[in-house]
Amino acid sequence: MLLTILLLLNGLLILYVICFNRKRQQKEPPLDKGFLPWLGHALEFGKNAAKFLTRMKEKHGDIFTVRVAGNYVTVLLDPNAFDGVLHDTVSLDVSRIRGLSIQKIFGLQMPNNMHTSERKWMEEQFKGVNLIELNSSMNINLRNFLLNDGKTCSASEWKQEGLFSLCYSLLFRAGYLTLFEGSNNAAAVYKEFRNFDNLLTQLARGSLKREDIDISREKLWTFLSPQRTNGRMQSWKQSYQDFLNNEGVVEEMQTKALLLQLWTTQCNTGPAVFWFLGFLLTHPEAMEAVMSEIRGLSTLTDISLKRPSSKLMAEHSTPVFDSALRETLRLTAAVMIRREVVQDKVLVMANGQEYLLRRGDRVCLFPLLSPQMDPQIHPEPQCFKYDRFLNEDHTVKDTFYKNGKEVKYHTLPWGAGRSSCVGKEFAVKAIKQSVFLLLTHLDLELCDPEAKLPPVNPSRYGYGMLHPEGDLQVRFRLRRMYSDM
Ligand code: HEM
Ligand SMILES: CCCCC[C@H](O)/C=C/[C@@H]1[C@@H](C/C=C\CCCC(=O)O)[C@@H]2C[C@H]1OO2
Repeated sequence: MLLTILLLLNGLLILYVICFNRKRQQKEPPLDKGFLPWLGHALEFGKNAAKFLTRMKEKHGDIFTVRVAGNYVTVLLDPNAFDGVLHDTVSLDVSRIRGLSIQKIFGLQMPNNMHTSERKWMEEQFKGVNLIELNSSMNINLRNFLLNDGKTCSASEWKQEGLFSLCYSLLFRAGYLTLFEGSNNAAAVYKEFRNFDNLLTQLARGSLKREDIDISREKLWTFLSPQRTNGRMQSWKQSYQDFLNNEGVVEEMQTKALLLQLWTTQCNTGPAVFWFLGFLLTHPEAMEAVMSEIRGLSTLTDISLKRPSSKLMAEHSTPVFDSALRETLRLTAAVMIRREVVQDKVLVMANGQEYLLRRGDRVCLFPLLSPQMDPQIHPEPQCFKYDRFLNEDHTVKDTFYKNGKEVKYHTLPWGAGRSSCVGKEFAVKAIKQSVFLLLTHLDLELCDPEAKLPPVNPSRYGYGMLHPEGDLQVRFRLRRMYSDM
């Protein structure tokens, strides 16, 4: 009995030393453990990461280490030091952290080292001929859902809906049909997907019990479970299943991998289209500039806008549109790039100062805060300026400075390095196609002309594109001249 108590006390002492006794060593970043034992800053971080990290930046500067639920996380906010993190594959590792998240959220355990071959496979799927086919199929599906299904909108009556739900539903259904071939159940899958997407951030942070997401996950697994369809063409989903079979992944894991890919490929474009249109609708000068560029395209090719084709946008440069999209993503793309320190490392800041990163800690970049919202790089960073990425001669503006020094990474909506977005070209095309269709084929207006964009849902920081808290009500109808096309 005495021995048990002694062992218990000993265990508690070791735990105390591990959890509470960490001291900042020479050359290490400022250390902020927070007051709560073990949890540290976890609650504040989870509630609103952007607000918490802004407070820490004001207190400590561009690099600091915080304790979050037992982990020590070094946050780096100096974009000119990002290369030291993004290109270091020796001292920093992405696979274990990614693997843990994937297991926690998707119940998925992939064979070791599969991420490299999977990424290579994905890159092939989203380039060249494959990409052309996907773009074309996406365009057809967007048109069918928006213009021809008679449900999304009609020419005879105005419909009222939240813009977020309109955009997410349209982009999801068309994207799902394009990649997963789920023609007749797209609406049902979308409904369940939104439910899952809403619970996902809570599960990731550990503020939701697994059972609370189980039902939703199981429904989606049923929708996605691997099947052979007899379509003429091999769909993206079928090719992915072939890839998984070759890698020796068993069927149960294949279904879980399909849900991960459904989320990865569908969770960002709908919200991006929402913010893009939301900014245009609430900034008339930006809307006028984008519409005038679209009108210009039709005169360029002698095609009347009566018969517009999204090919127009694909074939001609659209610098105003592109700048407005970059500006949208600067304000609303909020991924966190995380790595695990697998061996001690020296990190060099832009001013030459060196910091020591400890093995076992984590490193985190949060590009939304810096560079994207850094007032020294982007003046008045909270304002939507559609022409921020446009030079006077209408070429792309891609040089930005901080303290007189050019900033290499001035926005990072697509991530960077080994885990960056492989679907970027497909996503940009899908956003262009859908915005073009919505602006040229619909009468689309705010229900309340004075309405402002809703605030951001603070629980989404770190999980890709932000979501609004609430929605922006719009009314829309099909323009008569297109209703019979
Ligand atoms: C606005 C739209 C999108 C944005 C802003 C976006 C952004 C990102 C970011 C930031 C990452 C990297 C996250 C990290 O570092 O862990 C990522 C990864 C990824 N994205 Fe996208 N994405 C978008 C749309 C898409 C689309 C449409 C697809 C495919 C159809 C896609 C496919 C992927 C894949 C497969 C990965 C994982 C890459 C890997 O794990 O190596 N994304 N995306
Ligand atoms: C939940 C981890 C899945 C990662 C899959 C893929 O590599 C990344 C996809 C990104 C995803 C980024 C958002 C959150 C990642 C959380 C990672 C973590 O907890 O370590 C989202 C879809 C793609 O862009 O935005």
